Amino acid sequence: MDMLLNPLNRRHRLRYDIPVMPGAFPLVGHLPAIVCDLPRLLRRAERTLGSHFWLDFGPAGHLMTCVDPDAFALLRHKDVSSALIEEIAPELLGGTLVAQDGGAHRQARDAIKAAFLPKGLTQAGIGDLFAPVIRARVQAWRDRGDVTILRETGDLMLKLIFSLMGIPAQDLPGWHRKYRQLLQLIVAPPVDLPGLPLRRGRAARDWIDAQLRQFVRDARAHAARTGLINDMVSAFDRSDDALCDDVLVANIRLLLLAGHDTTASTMAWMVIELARQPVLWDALVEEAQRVGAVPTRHVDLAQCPVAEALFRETLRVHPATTLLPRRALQELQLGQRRIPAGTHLCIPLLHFSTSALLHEAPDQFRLARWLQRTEPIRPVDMLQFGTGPHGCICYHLVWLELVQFSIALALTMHKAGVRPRLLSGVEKGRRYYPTAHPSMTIRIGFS
Ligand code: HEM
Repeated sequence: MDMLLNPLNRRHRLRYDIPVMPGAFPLVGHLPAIVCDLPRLLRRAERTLGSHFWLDFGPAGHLMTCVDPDAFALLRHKDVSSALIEEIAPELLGGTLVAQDGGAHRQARDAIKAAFLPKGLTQAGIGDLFAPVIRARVQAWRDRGDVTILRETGDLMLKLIFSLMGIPAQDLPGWHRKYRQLLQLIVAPPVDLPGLPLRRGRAARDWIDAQLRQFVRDARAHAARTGLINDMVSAFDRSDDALCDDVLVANIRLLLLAGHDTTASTMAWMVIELARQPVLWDALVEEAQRVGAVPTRHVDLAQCPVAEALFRETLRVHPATTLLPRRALQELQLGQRRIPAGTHLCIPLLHFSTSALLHEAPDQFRLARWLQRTEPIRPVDMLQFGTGPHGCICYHLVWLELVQFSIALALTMHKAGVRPRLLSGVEKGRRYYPTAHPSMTIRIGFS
């Protein structure tokens, strides 16, 4: 099938001397191809236009996309701003740290980040909290015999994030409903009428924020309690210029959002890769039997190199965050070109994650590239989490939960004498934007 590009738009145009990718549709631009076929779109653009080109993101406008490896360094550049993220998704990400720069960003991030470092996670007992939830879910898969994998990992992730926030189990159905309505804000047309996604999404956001505000009040009232929300509230209250509760609430909501789709997608891809590559499964089962139990602390993760390599290689081949938007605040040199101040930029993590410049045989899924490496992990080896001031705050949490998940899956299925098997095709139905994920319909059997 050819790409979802507009056959009537073939004219070659330049904006600020940089070529515009042909094939944009009115209103939605290149979004259909970005969402359904991003790797091919980027390859075609690079082949026909070179390393710098404009992609049209429909309502979000044109973003100058650069596949030169120098573009990755922009994430650390002092003259590059994240404020464009708020302009693209004001309803969801407005007022959150992912869209802020400089002092305001640093202050909010500093107050949150300690809770997500290995020490904070261990002190809050997050590994012990997650292990039984993950075990129960994979046991249910074993009993059912087959599952629609992305739906299942999505549900499991919601459960884990909600338990991280201390949301009581009996309240989960209500939260689930509101959370789904909140997600409608991603695609809501800008029409605010009763019953339409924008109105429903905003109402859900207000409901969620009101609950989070109550959590914050409870945390202050019981300051002696431990747990992530308590840790964050006390860190916020200790910060130099006390931050208002609106900032805290918006950022706890950001944690709910940022941690869900990304990790659910990666978890689903891990199962898909284990199902289609029996040697991977055998290596994982051997490791799981050796360690004998689901690890719960960061220090234990060193015992699970195969599960760690599976997590890293799955994210390398199937990065969940594919593109990062930024704005140039000053004129910049990028590769061979000068980029004017004010340019909207797109940094294609997906391209670098699977680039031959960074990885030998980049299209091959090889655990060996992690298992046999002798040097420490560098920022470029974990570029799927971004880098610089906005690099993912939850990298250690994701590492922990994905290793826990792999070991729990291997132990449970092996004990029952079954292994994962792919029951449907993988190529159709993949999505790459706003976050990437495998097809919603892929089924995995355990037999
Ligand atoms: C496989 C899973 C994940 C991937 C691939 C991922 C990827 C990323 C990336 C690429 C960024 C950088 C965004 C930017 O520079 O604009 C980021 C930031 C962030 N992530 Fe993650 N993420 C994952 C899971 C999580 C989880 C589980 C949480 C928390 C529960 C989380 C919370 C955040 C937050 C709060 C930021 C913003 C940090 C800042 O702006 O300072 N992420 N993530």
